[in-house]
Amino acid sequence: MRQYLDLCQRIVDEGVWIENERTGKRCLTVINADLDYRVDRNEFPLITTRKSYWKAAIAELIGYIRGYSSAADFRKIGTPTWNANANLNEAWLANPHRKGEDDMGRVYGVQGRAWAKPDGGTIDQLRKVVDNLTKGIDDRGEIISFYNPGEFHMGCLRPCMHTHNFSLLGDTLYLTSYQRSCDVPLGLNFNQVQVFTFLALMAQITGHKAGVAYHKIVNAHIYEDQLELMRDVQLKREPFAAPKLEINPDIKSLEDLETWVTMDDFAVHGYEHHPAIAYPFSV
Ligand SMILES: Nc1nc(=O)c2c([nH]1)NC[C@@H]1CN(c3ccc(C(=O)N[C@@H](CCC(=O)O)C(=O)O)cc3)CN21
Ligand SMILES: O=c1ccn([C@H]2C[C@H](O)[C@@H](COP(=O)(O)O)O2)c(=O)[nH]1
Repeated sequence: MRQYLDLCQRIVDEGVWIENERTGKRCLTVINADLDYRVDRNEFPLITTRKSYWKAAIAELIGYIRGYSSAADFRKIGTPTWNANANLNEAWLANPHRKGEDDMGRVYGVQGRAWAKPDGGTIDQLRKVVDNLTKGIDDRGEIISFYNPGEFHMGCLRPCMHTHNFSLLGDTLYLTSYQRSCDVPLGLNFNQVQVFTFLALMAQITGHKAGVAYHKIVNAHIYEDQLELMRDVQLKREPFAAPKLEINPDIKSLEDLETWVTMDDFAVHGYEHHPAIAYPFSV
């Protein structure tokens, strides 16, 4: 939690104002941030200086794991977070590749589970990583990448957290996740939960201990209409201790995650937090 607040404070103190053409807003921006999460100690990196909607964040992750491409599927498992990008962005609405209401196109999980090969067929990146890790293999390329420039024009948004690289050291699993662009008040709140939970889940289904998750961010920003709430409200609050994440131990395979898992299979214990803050969202 302290590292999150330090990043927010650093943006407020040292950030540079950058015009963003896509959203038409200015962002206070810094370059490079390194965060790490102690999954081994179950220190769940949930923001405590405001109410955090952790179930929606985990629902997003499960949707990526399942390869969802529709905001309706994300809603069904518990998160409204893709509604705006699928249905309110002018450029995407006018895009001939959009297949109607709620379609997100070939983003995130679609690339993770069905990366199109130029010579036909698809690659299931996640399946390969799960199979190798289950056998105790780390070929130094246990990478799931959502970043496919050849298909950017077929999706509503380029992936922000775009690469997840798993590593095995003995019987301990590590994760390094890369993010190119980070909406610190809204997105990071979710992304921290996702990086932590992804490592915890992958360790559980491949039969390893979870180690540390490393989260590397390039462009970290606060939108102009979020700054006051961050500077004058959230940053004035004292954080509480990290809560714990409990995952249903019956989740034992990728198939379990693909088929029956719901948000009821996750619980958070000891979550003490300050009141909610409704940050503006930029489409
Ligand atoms: N500008 C922007 N920021 C993002 O963080 C972001 C995008 N766009 N587009 C793609 C996804 C969607 N994500 C989102 C979208 C909405 C919320 C959001 O509104 N969160 C609220 C309430 C969530 C709820 O009610 O479940 C929050 O207070 O955290 C968070 C992340 C993260 N990503
Ligand atoms: O998981 C996510 C997804 C998105 N974001 C934020 C980062 C940016 O503010 C926007 C994406 O805009 P681009 O113009 O494509 O960079 O969404 C996030 O923080 N986390």
